[in-house]
This record gives sequence, C-alpha cells and structure tokens, in this order.
Amino acid sequence: MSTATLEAIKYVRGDLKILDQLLIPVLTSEDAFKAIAEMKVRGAPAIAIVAALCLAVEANEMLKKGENASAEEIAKLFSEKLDYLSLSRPTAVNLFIMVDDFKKKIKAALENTNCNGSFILQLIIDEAENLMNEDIEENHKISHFGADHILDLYSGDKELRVLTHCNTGALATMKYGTALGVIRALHGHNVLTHAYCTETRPYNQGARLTAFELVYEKIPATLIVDSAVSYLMSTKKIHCVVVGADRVCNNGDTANKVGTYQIAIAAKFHNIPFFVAAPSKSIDLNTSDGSKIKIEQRHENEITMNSHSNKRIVVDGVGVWNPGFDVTPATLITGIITELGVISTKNENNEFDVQHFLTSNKN
Ligand SMILES: CSC[C@H]1O[C@H](OP(=O)(O)O)[C@H](O)[C@@H]1O
Repeated sequence: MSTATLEAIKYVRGDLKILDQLLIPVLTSEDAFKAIAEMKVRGAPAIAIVAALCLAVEANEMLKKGENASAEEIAKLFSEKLDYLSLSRPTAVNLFIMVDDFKKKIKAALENTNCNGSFILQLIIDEAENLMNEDIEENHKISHFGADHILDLYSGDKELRVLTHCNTGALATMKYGTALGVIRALHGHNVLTHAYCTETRPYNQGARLTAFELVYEKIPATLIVDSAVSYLMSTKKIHCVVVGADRVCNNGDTANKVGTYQIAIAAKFHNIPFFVAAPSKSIDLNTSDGSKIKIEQRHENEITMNSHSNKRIVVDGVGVWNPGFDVTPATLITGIITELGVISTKNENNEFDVQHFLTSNKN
C-alpha cells in the first residue's frame, strides 16, 4: 500500500495542525469545536481524533506551565471540555465514543488516591496519542480485510471497478482511510482497473477530496455527479460499492453521507455488492437501528450559496432541506468491513448482529 498518502492531521506533542491547507493551528478546544462544526476537518474518525488532540495540546501547555491544580479540578475542567466538543456535530459516533472513553479513564484515575493534576494531564495526552495511532493501525487492517474479501469475491478478476461516495481517505482519518483505504489496497494488488467517485453534493467531499487523493496516488479515477450513479451502474461493469460510515447500529443500519442510501438502492437493483468500511469506533451498539440515529441538518447556505463567489444562486423564498447524512438499512448492505474482519453473516431479517461479531472477534 502506498505510504505517500496525504495527512489531514499533523500532530507533534504540543502542536496540532489540520488540513485546510494545514494552515489552521488548533490550540484550544474552541479552535477544534469551530474547525469540526465548520467542517474544516471532517470525517468520523478525524473529528474524534482532532477533538482528542486539541485537549492533548491544552494539557501539554498546562504541564509545561507547571499547572498545580488538583486532580479533581483538572478532571472537572477537561470533562467540561469533552462535553463542549461533543456538541460540535451529532451524527458520527466516533466523537461520542472518545468522549465517553476519556471520561471513564479520568474517573478511574481519580479513584487512585495518589493521583494528582499532572497525572490527569498526562493521561489525556497519552490517550489522545493512542487514539491517533490506533486509527492508523485500524485503517491498515480495514484496507486489507476489505481488499482480501473483495478479491475472494472476484477471484481471478484483475480488472475491478469500484464506486465510492464522499471522502473516506487520508483526509477523513489519521492516514490511509477506510473505504478509500480498501480502494488503495485493491490498487496495491494491481486488480483495480478504475475507481469512480461521486461529487457528493453539497459539500463536494468527493469532487474536492476523494478525486484529489486518487489522482495524488495515481489511481485511475473518474468523477461523476451524484445523480449519475444508477446510469453508471447500468452502462459500466461496477464490481462493488465501498462507502464509509458515521454510525453503524447493532443491526447494521448505517448512517453515512447523504446520497449513500440512494447508491445502496441502485446497487441492489443492479445486483452489485455494497460494502460499508468503518472501524469499530464507528459502531454504536447502544443504538438498535437506524431510525434512532440523530441526523445532522446542515445550513441551507451549503446549497443556496456559490462557495466561490459567495453569491446566492437560489431564489429567495424556496425551502431548503439539507440533511448531512442518510441511513442505509442493513438489508441493502452486503458486508461491513472493520479492523476485526468483515461482518457478512446475516440473520433471518437480512440484518447483522454486530455485537455478536465484535464479541467473537475482539481479542
Ligand atoms: C472515514 S469518514 C466517514 C464518513 O464521514 C463523512 O462525513 P463528513 O464529511 O460530513 O464528516 C462521510 O459520511 C464519510 O463516509
């Protein structure tokens, strides 16, 4: 797999910068909140990582200054910061899993009577750096599990055509990506003849980011408008679809970038396998099915304004509905590619038992 992939997040202890040409130094949780809410950094894993690393930068600053607040005071301060960051975007579960995990670890540390403020600060730094490094390892595993599964599906076929949606690459994670990582790995096996990416309106993650990543790595790629997916499937041999996820429920229903559901319907109609690729940190076992997922409603300006001229391109008075995500039912999903393997076994309802898979495969 190519190692020369782009990096959306650059971190060395004490210093965090995120892609938006890497010009945005993120020093505080307010900086991170703004960058996440305004989608200057986006992608389910990247959102959680930037939120954690901004806390690590703040904690490191306090350690350098010799902060002598008590463990309880530091724990309270960073728990409030975690709660604040969790308000930045509602759909991707990675952020909430990180917040809960950090709070649990801080609480456990407080139960240790010898714990002081510096210990809590160092804990935050270490856990944030762990999250960053785990993401890279998870993406490697997702990429290889996904590529191996698809290779098995089409054993011997050396000219695979794969469609993806939105951006799930290095610009949505720490490195390599999830669904785009699978595409990278297939390319690395010399079996990917073409990758198709959708524009992914209205924020254009596909046109702006995925197309850039594919060209950057010299992967043969074609950009299509979102509304051309069905026609592409009816006129070209598309072997499979691989998309990312913001929240996978216990039955496999998946919230992902708006448009994913339509692509899954088109794939079903054309008998094309449809895969979701996501780390287990994008899985929400506390949500039984997709109807219970909070779908972020983005500002109408993303549709009504031309992002370059900043001029309104839509008549005043028309209503605008701009959900950031939609929910693809498990019944339309062929398999869920995770760092623990591919969830492909379906029950009598044509859905998955994600918890059973994770329990059986988590070491
Ligand atoms: C590995 S990124 C997962 C997921 O996040 C993206 O959403 P957004 O660009 O709004 O943050 C998209 O749904 C990707 O599939």
